[in-house]
Amino acid sequence: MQEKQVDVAIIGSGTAGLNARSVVDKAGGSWALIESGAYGTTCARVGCMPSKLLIAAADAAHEIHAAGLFGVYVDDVRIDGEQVLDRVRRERDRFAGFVVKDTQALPAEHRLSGEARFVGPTTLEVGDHTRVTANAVVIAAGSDPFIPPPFDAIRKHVITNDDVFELERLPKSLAVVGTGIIGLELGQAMARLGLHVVFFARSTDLGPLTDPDVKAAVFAQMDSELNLRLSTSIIDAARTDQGVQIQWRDAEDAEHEEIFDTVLVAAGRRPNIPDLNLAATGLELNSRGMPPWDPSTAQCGDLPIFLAGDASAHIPLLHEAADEGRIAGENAMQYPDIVAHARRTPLAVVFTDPQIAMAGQRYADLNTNDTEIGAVSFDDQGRARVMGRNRGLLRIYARRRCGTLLGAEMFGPRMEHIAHLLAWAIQQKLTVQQALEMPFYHPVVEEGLRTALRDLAYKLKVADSLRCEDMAEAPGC
Ligand SMILES: Cc1cc2nc3c(=O)[nH]c(=O)nc-3n(C[C@H](O)[C@H](O)[C@H](O)COP(=O)(O)OP(=O)(O)OC[C@H]3O[C@@H](n4cnc5c(N)ncnc54)[C@H](O)[C@@H]3O)c2cc1C
Ligand SMILES: NC(=O)c1ccc[n+]([C@@H]2O[C@H](COP(=O)([O-])OP(=O)(O)OC[C@H]3O[C@@H](n4cnc5c(N)ncnc54)[C@H](O)[C@@H]3O)[C@@H](O)[C@H]2O)c1
Repeated sequence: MQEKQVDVAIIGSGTAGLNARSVVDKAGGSWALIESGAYGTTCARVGCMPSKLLIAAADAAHEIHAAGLFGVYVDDVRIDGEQVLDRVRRERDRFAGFVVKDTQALPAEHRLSGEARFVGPTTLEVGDHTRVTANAVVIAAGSDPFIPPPFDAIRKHVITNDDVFELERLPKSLAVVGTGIIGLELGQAMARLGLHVVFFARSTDLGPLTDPDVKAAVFAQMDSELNLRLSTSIIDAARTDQGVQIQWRDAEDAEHEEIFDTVLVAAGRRPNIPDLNLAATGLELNSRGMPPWDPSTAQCGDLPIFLAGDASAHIPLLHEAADEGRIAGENAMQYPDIVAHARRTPLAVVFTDPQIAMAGQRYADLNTNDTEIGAVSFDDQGRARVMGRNRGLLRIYARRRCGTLLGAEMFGPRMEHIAHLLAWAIQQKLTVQQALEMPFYHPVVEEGLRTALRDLAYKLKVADSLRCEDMAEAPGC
C-alpha cells in the first residue's frame, strides 16, 4: 500500500469537496482529493441541472397546451421523448463536462481514485492501494437516494434521479414514490410530457412547506392537475411482464393495485456516512450514525475532522454545499484556530409550476406570540392574471415588536425571484416599512409581494418612523 502525507485529505469531489480543495490550495496547503465515483458533481450530473433541463422541456409542452387561454391554438402537438431526453443529456453533459475538465486538470498525484474509509482519526485508506495521513480531513461524501421497502427488494427494476436521465425513451406510465422535492419536480415534468403519472405519499405533505395555508394552496392546485395518492401505504411491489405492479392501501384502508412501466423512487436521500468507518475516529455517533457537528465551523466534535455538503444532512442544497466546503477547507487548514462563520439566510426553491419557495425562518419555527403574518393571493394579482398564471399564495412573517422581516413561504408564479428578494431583505434585517420603501415597477409579480408587505404593515401598524435601533429592549430586531 502506498503512503501519502498531506495537510488536508478531502473525501468527495462534489461541490463541497471542490470548494474545500480550492480554499486549502489558496492557503498554500497540500491536499489529496479522493473520489470513489465519477467526476462532475451530483448537481451537474444527476441533480440540479438535468432536472431543470427536463422541467424546461415540460414547461415548453405545457405552454402550448395552455395557450388556448389566449385564443392561441396549436394543432398536432407531438412530444418526441427520445429528443427530449437527448437534449437533457447533451446539455447536462456540457455542464458536467466543464466540471470534469477542471477536476481532471488538477495535478494527478493529488487526485486519488477509490473509496475512502477512516482507519484512525486523520488516517484514511483509499481502496486497497493508498494510505493517506493528514493533519485534517474534510468529509464531503454527499448523499445517495434512499430506496425504502418494498422497492429495495426489486432495486434493479426501479429508478431514482441517478437513472432517470439515462432513459432512452419516455415510458407510458410512471409511479412516483414520495412527494418531496424530487418527486414533485420530476413527476410533474413527466406528467406534462404526456406520461400517465401517479404519485404515492405516506402523508399529505407536498414539498418542504410548513405553513398550513400555503400547503393548502399547493394541495388545491396540484390535486387539480396531478394524480395524487396521499396518505397511502405501499403494501408490495413486484416485477411482472408488463412492468412493476404496486399494491397500496389508501387512507380509507381500501386496497388497490396498478402496473406501471417504470417506478421513480424519490423517498429522500441519505448521507454517505455509514461506509466511512467513523468509529475509527473516536467520534461519538448518534442513533443515525452521524457525528456531532457545528454548522458554523463545519467541525465534528473537537477533532480535526470537518463535514460539508449533503453528507452533513443539514441543508442539502447546492449553495449551502459550496459554503460548507469553503468553511470546512478554511478551518481544516487553520486547525486548531478554527473560525465560526455566520450562515446565509435560508433560501429554497422547488421548480414545480407554480413554484414553491421558502426564505428565512420557516412557519414551523416561528415564535407565534411575537409574529405577524401578511399575505397575498395570486388569484387576482395583475401581472399573474395577464400571464394566465394567477394561482398561488405568499405569506410573509415579521416580528411583531419591531416589524423586522423574519421569513416567508410561498407558492405562485416566478417565486424563485420573490424568494430571493425576501431572503436578501431578511439578511439585511429590513423592516416591513423599509422593504415597502423599495421601488416596485408596474405591472410585475413583485407588486404581489408589495400587497403582502402592505397587509403586514397594516397588521403591525408600523409607523414610518419606527426603526429597530429605537427598540433596544427588543432583542433580535
Ligand atoms: C435530482 C436533484 C435535483 C437537485 N436540484 C437542486 C436544485 O435545483 N438546487 C439546489 O440548490 N440543489 C439541488 N439539489 C441538491 C444538490 O445537488 C446537492 O445539495 C449538492 O450537489 C451536494 O453537493 P455535495 O458536494 O455535498 O455532494 P456530491 O456532489 O454528491 O459529492 C459527493 C462526492 O463524494 C463521493 N464519495 C462518496 N463517498 C465516498 C468515499 N467513501 N470515498 C470517496 N468519495 C466518496 C461521491 O462519489 C460524490 O462524487 C438537487 C439534488 C438532486 C438529487
Ligand atoms: N429545487 C431544489 O432545490 C431541489 C430539487 C431536488 C432535490 N433537492 C434536494 O434533494 C433533497 C432530496 O430530495 P427528495 O425529494 O428525495 O427528499 P425529500 O425529503 O424532499 O422528500 C422525500 C419524500 O419521500 C417520502 N418518503 C420518505 N420515506 C418514505 C418511505 N419509506 N416510503 C415512501 N415514501 C417515503 C417523504 O414522505 C417525502 O415525500 C432535498 O431535500 C433537496 O434538498 C433540491
